[in-house]
Amino acid sequence: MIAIGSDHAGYELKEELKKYLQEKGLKTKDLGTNDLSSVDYPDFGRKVGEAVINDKLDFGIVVCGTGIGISIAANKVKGIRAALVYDEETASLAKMHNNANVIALGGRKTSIEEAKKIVDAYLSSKFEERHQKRLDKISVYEGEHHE
Ligand SMILES: O=C[C@H](O)[C@H](O)[C@H](O)COP(=O)(O)O
Repeated sequence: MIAIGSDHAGYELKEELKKYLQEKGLKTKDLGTNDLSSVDYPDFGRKVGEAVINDKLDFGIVVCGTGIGISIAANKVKGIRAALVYDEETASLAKMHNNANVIALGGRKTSIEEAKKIVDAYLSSKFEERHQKRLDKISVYEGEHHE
């Protein structure tokens, strides 16, 4: 199950990605927003982050105008490693090196077609265990240990 959420600026891309994931047979949990009216990205970054941790979901996708604000917000949830990804390579590396459990996209910066490729790159990449000790340092710093 993939948690997905956005503010108004990411709403259209969020909807498109949700459809795309469902077409691939993947289950999504949509945490809003549900239309184009102006909302605050921290509320949705937090909701997605908390769903990933508390409901033990596979990962999350967050979208705001740039992807910056909502990634900052998601990263405040303990155990979240949210990565702002802007091409296929950064999406792959976010998984391979950082085991990112949330990826953030910019609805005003990344096209729908590019965003689909970015999500595919993340989905098809595998975490490389040699990086675990670095993630452990982040967990220790955060005050608790996550796998
Ligand atoms: O990092 C923040 C996001 O890009 C927001 O989506 C953006 O700041 C929203 O801007 P506005 O309220 O002007 O639509």
